[in-house]
Amino acid sequence: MDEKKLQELLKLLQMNNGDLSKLNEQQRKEMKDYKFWKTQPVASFDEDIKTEGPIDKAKKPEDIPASPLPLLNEFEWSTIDINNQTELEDVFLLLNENYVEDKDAAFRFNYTKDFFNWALKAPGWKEEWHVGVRVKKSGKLIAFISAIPITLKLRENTIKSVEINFLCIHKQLRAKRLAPVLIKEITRRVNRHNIWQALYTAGTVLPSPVSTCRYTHRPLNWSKLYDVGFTDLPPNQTKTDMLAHFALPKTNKVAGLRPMEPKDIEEAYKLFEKYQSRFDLVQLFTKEEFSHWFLGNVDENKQEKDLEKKIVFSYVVEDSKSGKLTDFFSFYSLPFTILNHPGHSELGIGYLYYYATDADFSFEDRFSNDATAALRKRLDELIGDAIILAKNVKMDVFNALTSQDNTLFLEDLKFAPGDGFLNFYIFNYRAFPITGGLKENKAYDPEKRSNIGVVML
Ligand SMILES: CCCCCCCCCCCCCC(=O)SCCNC(=O)CCNC(=O)[C@H](O)C(C)(C)COP(=O)(O)OP(=O)(O)OC[C@H]1O[C@@H](n2cnc3c(N)ncnc32)[C@H](O)[C@@H]1OP(=O)(O)O
Repeated sequence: MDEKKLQELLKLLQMNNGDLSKLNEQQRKEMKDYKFWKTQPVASFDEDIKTEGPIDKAKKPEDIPASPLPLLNEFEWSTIDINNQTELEDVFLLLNENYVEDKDAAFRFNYTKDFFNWALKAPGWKEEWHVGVRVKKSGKLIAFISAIPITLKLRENTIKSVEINFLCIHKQLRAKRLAPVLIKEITRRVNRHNIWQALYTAGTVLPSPVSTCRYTHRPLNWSKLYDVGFTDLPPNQTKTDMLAHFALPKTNKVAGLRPMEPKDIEEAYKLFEKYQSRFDLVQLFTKEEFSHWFLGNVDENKQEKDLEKKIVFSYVVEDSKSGKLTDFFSFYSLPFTILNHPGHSELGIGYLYYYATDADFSFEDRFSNDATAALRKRLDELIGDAIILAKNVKMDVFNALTSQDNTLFLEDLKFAPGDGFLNFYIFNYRAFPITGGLKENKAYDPEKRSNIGVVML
């Protein structure tokens, strides 16, 4: 690394150190009170990190016990076969009834079988990494945690890793220290495959986030959001004002925009790889993974025809003269169930996923004024069209994080900052902080943007 780059990196890291500790100060406990996490290979808060790399000394899979951790007598481990409809149903029942809910318990995620087939059956998935706990007597599934294999790239280092998601414990069995047992068991099962690092995200502050991003929301169907209590009417505004403010055209603007097809994979993949290389933390996709994540886990003949049931939506922009793909974007659908509302039972939610564009490729410094202006203009157009497409498939709100280059378009496209923050963690790895697209006061940071280039479901 040359001197200039090193200086820039150090400057950036110092600034972010400030950001992260301030951002998470109120929510975190003292290190000694993290009874479980203080025993794990994770960095402690405010640790003075000198070099990046694994925390534990190297181990071999043979050093790891071959059999599962002991559980309380009334429970048993249950590896979930998600190809088995009944077992898959057990998982989505558990999650739909017990996964993340908002503070007032008015909404909860509505995971579907199709969503799980996409999220959990990524190339290289292993049944033994879908870990459940059942009540021995009744067979009821009361806890779940999952891992999928990924290759992470953190700055110069490529890290064979897993992504941990969908940790869930039945509401009636909370605060009984079952989560640490699940986490240790999935660690064991992953370690047996010679993988020692994991990426995970949580709203909760644990030791220690490598980055923190903020959730942002772009209303698409303001009146429904207002009806169900997702959105308030700001003081001095009328409903008519709000509807006018968030109104969207019916048709797309970007010339050459069309749904991504299998024939686009090769070119879209190259464009994507090039765009992603700007970020500090990315997932390196194989072509097979790229195809899975952007075309969905369905064969061509079975592509979902009913757009309102589709899970992942991917679009490319084809230049009419050269026939080249210049841009690509994607979003996915994960609706909320609305609890106890007479008029509405579901809230359609779109999440911005990955995107790529060649808009700033020709500039030497992507942070120069000209490069920033070019990228901002293009992202406004592209994500502006994504929002229209989402609205046209009956989504009511479109969510994005402050990750990637998102802070360039969030304000222009009327995404409002939400209450929620998402912390990014890497297990068994010391890493310098990564910009999350936020200033110290938690406002969007369009100057530094974010160096988080991974999007987790
Ligand atoms: C190399 C391979 C490595 C693989 C593993 C990598 C690590 C993966 C880590 C997991 C990544 C998951 C990514 C996602 O899926 S994030 C989504 C998490 N799920 C939900 O929020 C759904 C609703 N909530 C629940 O189901 C429960 O409240 C959960 C299961 C979250 C905790 O259950 P419960 O409330 O009954 O608590 P407990 O008494 O059993 O346990 C208390 C201990 O657990 C620590 N805790 C609480 N919440 C989380 C959390 N979200 N990540 C990690 N740790 C968490 C907590 O600080 C305390 O430890 P300590 O403070 O004493 O130290």
